[in-house]
Amino acid sequence: MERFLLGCRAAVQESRPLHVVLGNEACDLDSMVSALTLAFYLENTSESKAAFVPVLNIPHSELALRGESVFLLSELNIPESSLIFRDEIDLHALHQIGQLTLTLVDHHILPSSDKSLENAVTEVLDHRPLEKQYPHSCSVTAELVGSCNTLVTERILQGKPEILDWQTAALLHATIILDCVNMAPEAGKVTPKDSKYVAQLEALFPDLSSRSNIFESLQKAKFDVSGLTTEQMLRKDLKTISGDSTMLAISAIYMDLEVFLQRSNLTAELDSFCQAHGYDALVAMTITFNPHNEPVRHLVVFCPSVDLQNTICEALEYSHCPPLNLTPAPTPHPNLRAYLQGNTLASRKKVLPILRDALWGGNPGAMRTPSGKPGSEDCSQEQMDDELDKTINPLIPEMSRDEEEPVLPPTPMNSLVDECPLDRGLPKLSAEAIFEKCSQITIARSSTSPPQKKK
Ligand SMILES: Nc1ncnc2c1ncn2[C@@H]1O[C@H](COP(=O)(O)OP(=O)(O)OP(=O)(O)OP(=O)(O)O)[C@@H](O)[C@H]1O
Ligand SMILES: [Mn+2]
Ligand SMILES: [Mn+2]
Repeated sequence: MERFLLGCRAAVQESRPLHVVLGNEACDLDSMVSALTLAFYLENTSESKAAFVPVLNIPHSELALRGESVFLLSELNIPESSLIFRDEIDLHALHQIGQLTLTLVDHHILPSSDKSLENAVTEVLDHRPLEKQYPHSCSVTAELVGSCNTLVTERILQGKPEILDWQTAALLHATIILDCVNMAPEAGKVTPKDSKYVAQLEALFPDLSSRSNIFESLQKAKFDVSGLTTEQMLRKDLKTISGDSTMLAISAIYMDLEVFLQRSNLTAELDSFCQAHGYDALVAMTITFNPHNEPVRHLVVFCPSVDLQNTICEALEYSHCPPLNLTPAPTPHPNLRAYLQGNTLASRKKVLPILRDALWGGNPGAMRTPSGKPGSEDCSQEQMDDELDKTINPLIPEMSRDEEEPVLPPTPMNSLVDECPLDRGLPKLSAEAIFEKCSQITIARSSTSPPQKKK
């Protein structure tokens, strides 16, 4: 991996066509490692004349805010100087001279500032529900697994396992473990495919560090926000959504709400942060853990415009898909609204589409309900299927997601969720979805029941 990365730096200096593997703008560990490892695989397997280069989608100076990434790179002796950051390569200029093709990993919707790069995208590899269609010429892999690096590991082990060295395997293994919260079902991230590929990496490289060592050290590094200014905390794990003339920032904040709200000059800091970057509103999603080590989540909405603040808050309060179970919490300023989020399984992957759809109807799959109340849209077909899976699978154990996978016990309902989804009755489902699921059950039953004795 290291030799490959040094070669990338050289390739960027030459005037060769470049195929850039680009992570998302939050550049968390999943994005960084999936860009490095997929580019490494493509460089070792593609016939193309292009040089395959991973690009971290943040300025070089911002890597220091991602403690877990800095920690893992140093543990694996990968020098920061061998990486290429967004401010060290001009993708738009390369695109203008026709020297750029792109693979997007761990995201598939480019921020508005990169819209013009869309027609350079030839491949997408992501682990969230698709919210954008790409032309048929673009190869799209979107699978709801816990880590994008599970999909990269699958690609390598199915495509050319012999290229996998210890360093690359250790990057993949550690990232999947962090993303899947040490493979703990109650965290609601891990899927059978994540478990399958972590086990395969461990079988191939038995001297990989233990899962608990990896998880504890990366989690500690990720949550160490000591010494960060408010602005740095907001930038540490930030995503943006924009449409027509509105732009909204969503930051993951690794701190308790109370401590966050007590930060000196908070409202003024949030206001100058939004002004400096042209954000009309900021949603901060805090996460900490109670004495039982269960996540406690709060949502903070900072927005000077009363109308926009109401639209955002209504969308969050009335969301069905999923319900966030919000309870208002006191704040020091009218521009700030805060909530305790009862549904602790709903991370940004779930909240961001609610906001995009409420502000711009941006989720092509979602149907607007007659009430038209923002944020009360039903789920898209895919999300309904996902709800159906979650509802039906625990009732019919043989219906595991991945047929050849061992049937795992159903993920226990998170004890922190106020109510069981079934309390509101089965999700509204189309007849064909139910029919489809029932026929799958019959097939599953016939394949698992003992063959009928010949009479
Ligand atoms: N149940 C949990 N136990 C321990 N740690 C947990 C638990 N749930 C999350 N974490 C830690 O918090 C980080 C952030 O997790 P998240 O808020 O669920 O979001 P995510 O980063 O996994 O995914 P997103 O929904 O934010 O998608 P992206 O926008 O990032 O792609 C976890 O990394 C974990 O350490
Ligand atoms: Mn990810
Ligand atoms: Mn995240």
